[in-house]
Amino acid sequence: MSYETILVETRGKVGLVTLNRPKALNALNAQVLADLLAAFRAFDADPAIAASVLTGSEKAFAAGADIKEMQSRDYVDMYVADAFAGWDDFARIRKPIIAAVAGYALGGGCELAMMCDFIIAGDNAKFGQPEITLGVMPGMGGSQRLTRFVGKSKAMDMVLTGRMMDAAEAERCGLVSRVVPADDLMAEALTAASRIAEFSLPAVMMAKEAVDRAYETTLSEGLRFERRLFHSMFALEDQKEGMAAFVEKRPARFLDR
Ligand SMILES: CC(C)=CC(=O)SCCNC(=O)CCNC(=O)[C@H](O)C(C)(C)COP(=O)(O)OP(=O)(O)OC[C@H]1O[C@@H](n2cnc3c(N)ncnc32)[C@H](O)[C@@H]1OP(=O)(O)O
Repeated sequence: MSYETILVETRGKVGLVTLNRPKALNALNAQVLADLLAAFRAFDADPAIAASVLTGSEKAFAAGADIKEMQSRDYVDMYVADAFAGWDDFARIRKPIIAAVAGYALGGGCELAMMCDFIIAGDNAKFGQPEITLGVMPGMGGSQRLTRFVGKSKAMDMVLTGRMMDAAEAERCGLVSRVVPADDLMAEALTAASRIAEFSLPAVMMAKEAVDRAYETTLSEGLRFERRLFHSMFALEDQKEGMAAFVEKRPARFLDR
């Protein structure tokens, strides 16, 4: 299958999606959303794929929602179309997605990276929510997700001043999980995705679901949810295999069952 705005490849059990609107610094328009949803839903449905990596170019992961697409819209257009609601579907992809971010991840670009399960940044990455400079505010989840990632003070700073933070600051404040030299970014991200792909797919998917739940519920509800999922894992063949392999001092051979 070919797409207008992204490139899609597979590397063993890992899917690799590269945003590909270089002239617009990978600005996110309706076609990008449609292409990303189609590609990641196909990975979710493909038993041969266990995890994936989403990346952009060296200069820009994505410089935001497409300002030229939005510019002429009025309130009724945005409200009736429920503009940006489609990105909630991206956040519902069930298999793990690592964002490999080099260059600019601004506005919707930063928001898209935060919708992924974790972010590995090249040392040239720059993150920001500059919507305030355009007379608006974040609209793809930035006011909520950034605040949960970095806390109120830093999120307010980013959203109200529109300033960018570099990769080192993003790592310090917990927005990204690790920073690597930009030249090593793709190798690191693909290695991390391949490592995830070695494990039991249902265990990985349940673990992702449990961590995501922490963002949406109270501690007591989250703990109950975790315990229910954890108990259910004892119905997996992979739990029997993983624990037997440990006891027998051999590598586990997971069946994704
Ligand atoms: C989610 C919601 C509600 C909102 C948003 O995300 S709003 C967008 C937030 N993002 C921004 O405000 C960043 C906009 N871009 C920039 O500030 C700059 O492009 C830059 C700092 C990222 C890079 O500057 P540079 O001078 O290196 O490159 P440019 O000449 O400015 O850009 C190259 C090329 O890309 C087009 N471009 C860049 N960003 C966007 C965008 N978000 N939407 C549409 N098009 C974008 C830019 O216009 C230029 O194309 P042209 O030469 O054809 O004008």
